[in-house]
Amino acid sequence: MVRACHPEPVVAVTALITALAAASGRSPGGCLLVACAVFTGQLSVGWSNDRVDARRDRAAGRQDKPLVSGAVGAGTVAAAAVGALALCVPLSVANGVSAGAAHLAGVAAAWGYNLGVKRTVLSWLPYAVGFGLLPAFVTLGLPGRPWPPGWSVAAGALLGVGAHVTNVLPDIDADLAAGVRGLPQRLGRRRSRALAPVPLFAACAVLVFGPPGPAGVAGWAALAVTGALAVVTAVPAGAGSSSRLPFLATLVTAATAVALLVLHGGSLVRRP
Ligand SMILES: CC(C)=CCC/C(C)=C/CC/C(C)=C/COP(=O)(O)OP(=O)(O)O
Repeated sequence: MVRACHPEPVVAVTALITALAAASGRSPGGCLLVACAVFTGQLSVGWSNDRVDARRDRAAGRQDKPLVSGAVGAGTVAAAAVGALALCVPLSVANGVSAGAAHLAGVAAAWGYNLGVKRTVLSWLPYAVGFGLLPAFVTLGLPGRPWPPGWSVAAGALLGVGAHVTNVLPDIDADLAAGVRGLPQRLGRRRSRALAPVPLFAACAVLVFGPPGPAGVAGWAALAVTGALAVVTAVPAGAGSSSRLPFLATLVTAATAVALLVLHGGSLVRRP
């Protein structure tokens, strides 16, 4: 069951949003509520993804999938997905109705991805919506229910699009064989690999220049490093198609964007 929920994104997204909530000034109890809502939402997204994909994954011989290897039953995964979603609804709304609505809209977008959008040219959109709404989930749960600043929404959406392309990269050939043709699969491995760091670098730029105050040395350093990494991945001659360097460079860029987002968490609300 752990493998079927996509544990890496579940843990990463829960940790990111909880850290953002803490940086924005949410109380420890509020942070716990945020963590529980995001955790159950991501569990439901991960389990439903494996359940919906089970037939295609079996046809593609994906033995890394517990539903294909037989480690877990389809009914159990489906029940877990629905159960996690049923817990996510009240946990989200407990953060406030508007905050809860923002989070649940993101979870609904992710279910939309699982249920079919992932096979269309708009495969990036649920990621942009889900991640773009996360700052709103955090700020609308704060006293006074402030809207998040535009830069945080833009950075979240760009981070989401970058996460999508990065996540799909290693599976492009298997996906194409299984008839899954989202945007990265349509672009192909070479162009997707070059494209992956672009939205992530753009997220870094938005996070350096968007919040109030000067960019600072750390901001310029982050831009210099991620800009250089984006160039490295964009030059195909620089690394053979089997090289892991572009993928690793993209992960470093994503980690930098996440760190910048949490670093600017205190700027999510205007303080007197
Ligand atoms: C609220 C919020 C932050 C939402 C996140 C948005 C979103 C669309 C998440 C999808 C996560 C997921 C299970 C991807 C698996 O993709 P896959 O089926 O392409 O990969 P796989 O073959 O490895 O299962």
